[in-house]
Amino acid sequence: MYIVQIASECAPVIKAGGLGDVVYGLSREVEKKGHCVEVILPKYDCMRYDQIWGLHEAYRDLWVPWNGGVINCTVHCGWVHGQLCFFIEPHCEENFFNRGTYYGALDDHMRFAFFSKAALEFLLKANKRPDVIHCHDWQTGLVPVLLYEIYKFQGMDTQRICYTIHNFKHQGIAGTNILWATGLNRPEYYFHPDRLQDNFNPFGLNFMKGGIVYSNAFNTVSPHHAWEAHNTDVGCGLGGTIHQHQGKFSGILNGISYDMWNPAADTFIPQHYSPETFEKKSVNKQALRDRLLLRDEDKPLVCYVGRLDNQKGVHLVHHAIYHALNRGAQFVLLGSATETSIHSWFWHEKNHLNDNPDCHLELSFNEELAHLIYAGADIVVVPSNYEPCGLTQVIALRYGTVPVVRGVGGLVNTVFDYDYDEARSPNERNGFVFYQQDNYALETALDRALDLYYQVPEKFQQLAQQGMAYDYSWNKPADQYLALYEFIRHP
Ligand SMILES: Nc1ncnc2c1ncn2[C@@H]1O[C@H](COP(=O)(O)OP(=O)(O)O[C@H]2O[C@H](CO)[C@@H](O)[C@H](O)[C@H]2O)[C@@H](O)[C@H]1O
Repeated sequence: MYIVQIASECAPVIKAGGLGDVVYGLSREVEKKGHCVEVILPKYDCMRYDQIWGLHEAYRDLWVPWNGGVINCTVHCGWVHGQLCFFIEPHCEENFFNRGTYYGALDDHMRFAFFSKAALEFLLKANKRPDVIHCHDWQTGLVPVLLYEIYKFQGMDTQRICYTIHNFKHQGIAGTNILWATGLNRPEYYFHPDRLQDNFNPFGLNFMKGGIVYSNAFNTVSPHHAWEAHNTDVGCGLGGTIHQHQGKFSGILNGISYDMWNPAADTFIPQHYSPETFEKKSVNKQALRDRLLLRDEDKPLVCYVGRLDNQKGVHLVHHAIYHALNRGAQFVLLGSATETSIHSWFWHEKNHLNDNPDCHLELSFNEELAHLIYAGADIVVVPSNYEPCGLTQVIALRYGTVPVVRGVGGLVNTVFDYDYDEARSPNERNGFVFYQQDNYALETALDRALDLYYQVPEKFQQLAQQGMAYDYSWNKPADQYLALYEFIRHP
C-alpha cells in the first residue's frame, strides 16, 4: 500500500508534543511492514534542520491556488531518521511558516488551511496517488474536505482518508474567509450542521468537524478515550457529530518508537540497561542528579515530563512537587507552557525552589534531557485532567520508571494499579492509579508508590521490571491502522 501522512509535526525534526512522536513512529513501523510511506510537512524556519539528511529541492514552482490568486511554493525533501519527508515552503508575504514557532500565531487557521491545500496540490501536480492519505488533528482537518469537494474532480478520486484526532480540545474554528481563501467558497453550503458549521457557534467553521464528516474513517488514540469522546463532555462539543458518524469511529492505542526510546541503546543516556540488567539504571539516576546539581543522596526520584497545560492537571503537578519533597523524595520537572499564566506560575515556583537541593524545575523543551529523566527517575507522575493516550507513561514504562497516573483516557488502557487492578494478576500490574482530581487523591497514589519504594524496595524494583516487560511498540497498533486502511480502500 502507498500511504501519505499529512501533518503539522514529525519527531524529532518538528515536535511540540506527542503528535510528532506518533507521525514518525507509525510511519516507520508501517514501512517496516512492507508498505511505502511519505510524510508531508510545512517547512518551518524553527524546525531542527540537524535532524534531516540530504535535504534537497524536490519540486519547484508549485503554484497553489489561494485567495483568488496563486502562491508559489518550493517543495523540499529529505530523510528524517530513515523516513522520507517533504517540506512545503510557500513564497509569499504572509511568511506562513517563518514565525519562529510552530503554533500560536493569530493566523494559525490560515497557515494550516494553506498547508492542507498546498499538500493536496503537491500530490496532484507531482502525480502522487496514494491509496490512503492519513491526516491528523485540526491543522489538517480540511484535507478530506478539500479532497472531496475539489481535488476529487481533478483526478484524485480513488484516494481514501483516515483522520486521527489527538486532542479534541483544539478544533480550529474560523470564519468565512477560509472558504474564499481555499476556493471552497459557497458559505451557504458549508455553514450547515451536517458539514462544517460548528455545533455551538453558528458563525464558526470547525476544521475538526470537517475532518470527521468528510473522512472515510476517523479515530482517536486510545479505546477508552474513544468511549469518553463519544459519551462524555471530553469530546468538547463534538459528541453529537461523533455519534452521527460512529460507524467509522474507533480508538487505536498509540505505540512508541522502540528505536527512538530504547534504554538498551539510547545515545542520550550514559548507561544502557535492560530488564535483565536493571541495577545499571541507577548510574543514570546518578548522572541526572549530577547534571541538575541535586543533592547526592539516594532518595526516590519523582519526575514530570510534559507540556504545562491545563489538560495535564498542572495544579496536581504542582502539588506533586511539594508532596514528594515532604515525603523525602527528590523531584525533577521538565516542561514548557504556552499559556502565559501557567508559564509565570511555574517560573515563580522555579525561583522559589531554586536553592532546594532536592528539586529542579527545567522550564524548556529539551529532547535529550527528557531521555535522561525517563532513564534516571524512579517514578513519573501523570495527573492529567484528560489524556487521549499519553506517551509519557508509556515511555516511562519502557525505561523502568513507575507511573503514578490519573485513571482517564489512554492512561486507563496502559497503566494497571499495583494494589487494586483485579482484572490483572499481580505480576501483570505496572503502576499506581487514582481517579479524583483533588490533591488527596494524588497523595494516596503517590504515597503508595513511595511507601513501596521505602519499605519493600525489591518489590518496587519488580514492579518497574514488570512495566518494562509490556510491549507498547508500534507493532500491534500499526497492524490496526493497516487493517483500517485496507477497510477504507475496500469497504
Ligand atoms: N518540555 C519537554 N521537553 C522534552 N520533551 C517533552 C517536553 N514536553 C513534552 N515532551 C515530550 O513530548 C511527548 C508528549 O507526549 P504526550 O502524550 O504527553 O503528548 P501531547 O499531550 O502533547 O499530545 C497529544 O497527542 C498524543 C499523541 O497522540 C497523545 O498521546 C496525548 O494524549 C495528546 O494529548 C513525549 O514524547 C514527551 O517526552
